[in-house]
Amino acid sequence: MPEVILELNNASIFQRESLVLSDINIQIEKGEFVYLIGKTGTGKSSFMKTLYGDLPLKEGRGKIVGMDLNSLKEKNIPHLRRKLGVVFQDFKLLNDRNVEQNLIFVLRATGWKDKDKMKNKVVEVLDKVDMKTKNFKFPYQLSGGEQQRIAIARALLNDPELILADEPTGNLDPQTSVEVMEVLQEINRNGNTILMATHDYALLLKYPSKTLKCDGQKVFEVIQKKAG
Ligand SMILES: Nc1ncnc2c1ncn2[C@@H]1O[C@H](COP(=O)(O)OP(=O)(O)OP(=O)(O)O)[C@@H](O)[C@H]1O
Repeated sequence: MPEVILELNNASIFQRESLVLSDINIQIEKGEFVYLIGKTGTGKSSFMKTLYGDLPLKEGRGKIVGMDLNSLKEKNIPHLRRKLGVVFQDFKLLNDRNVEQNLIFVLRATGWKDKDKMKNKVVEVLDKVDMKTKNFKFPYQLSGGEQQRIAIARALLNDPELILADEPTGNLDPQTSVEVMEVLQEINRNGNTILMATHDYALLLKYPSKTLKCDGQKVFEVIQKKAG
């Protein structure tokens, strides 16, 4: 039996009192790479926010990385976030410290203490995104694509069971988007489960994979037609 990493049953997503998506029934299994697509304003970010505990799941049932979204309390959110790796469109790196310090900051905040172990972990994740030589650079000394790779490395620090990437290529030009996508594909090939929200259809065509679509307040799986 494949391991289910995310499951929503009859779930509805709200922004305050307004309904964004209703009656969602989806499953994501370990090792999958899943896209979440949809026009702007259809609810991709709201969907992602519900998954990482930024919005409460008020209706329906949800289970993610073994945690129940329905009974999620404020105090459990850090625990949930440690089991997830979240990547944002705007990278969200700390500009007042270099790459290594950005990563160590997250390790410390998530309970790491041993200096050697932290250093080793930083090297390990930077290697995964091919940025091992950039550990002393400050974010503003890096290109957008490089910054996003660091953000992906940061998401990998606590060996997440699921990576949630919300428009990770949204601020990047097409060539750089492909480079970042290659990194995500490689991470997925190494066993990481990834849910990626995007409106970049060129990437979907180049890297076809299971696709969920937000449209008309619903989320449904779309079957990509094979070319030819
Ligand atoms: N903080 C908020 N408070 C109230 N309503 C919001 C908030 N954020 C988003 N919304 C509304 O929720 C709906 C879904 O927005 P959301 O940002 O989830 O869509 P999206 O598909 O991610 O769009 P985009 O691709 O532009 O990021 C929109 O109607 C939006 O106006």
